[in-house]
Amino acid sequence: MSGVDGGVLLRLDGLTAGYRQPVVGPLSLALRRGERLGVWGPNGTGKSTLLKAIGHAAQVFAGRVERAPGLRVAYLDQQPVRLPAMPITGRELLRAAGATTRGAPEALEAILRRRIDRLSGGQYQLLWIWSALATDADLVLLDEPTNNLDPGRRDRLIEILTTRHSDQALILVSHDRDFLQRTCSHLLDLENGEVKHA
Ligand SMILES: Nc1ncnc2c1ncn2[C@@H]1O[C@H](COP(=O)(O)OP(=O)(O)OP(=O)(O)O)[C@@H](O)[C@H]1O
Repeated sequence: MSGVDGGVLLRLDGLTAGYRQPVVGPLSLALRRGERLGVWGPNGTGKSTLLKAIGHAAQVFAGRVERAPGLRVAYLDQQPVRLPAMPITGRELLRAAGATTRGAPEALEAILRRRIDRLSGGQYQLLWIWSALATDADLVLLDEPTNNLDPGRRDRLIEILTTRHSDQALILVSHDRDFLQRTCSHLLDLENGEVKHA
């Protein structure tokens, strides 16, 4: 694939994306293994649309999204869908999703033992985040991962994201600038399209 080399997993080259019409871009950036990119911007600036364009779920109007050959991507939607009532535990759900519980943080232990239909919104959110991270994905896209998390769980999530031994690349979308600054190596401000070191 042209243009993607030197450890680059993802390159956006003048990308403009949207639906019936463009809503975000033009954007250019490169993401390497182990890098964590935070995407920040007010409501409606196209943060979720950018993730969707990377995941083939929004239309590309101009420029390109270049992915390393065979790139495996995991995606957490802004509003994870609650599954209907069923008697399976968090651990069983992870297994079904092809995610491992190896290396799971302490904060997840109780959640793994409980039935998923009895989890609170925040507990469910943490489980979904882990189900995206604990896979063999090279690139993980998390849309508003702090949704539903109380301050304590938000701190646990920061810990999880910053202390894991993984060369996965992450793209985190959030309104919480402090969260992004504490977890990311780079920040993309969608108001001006600039990428800076965090
Ligand atoms: N499926 C869709 N079809 C058409 N337009 C859409 C669709 N989804 C989003 N939009 C529009 O695209 C623009 C960007 O939306 P997007 O959800 O990407 O913004 P965002 O920065 O993630 O917003 P928020 O912070 O509110 O989550 C908005 O004007 C929105 O109305």
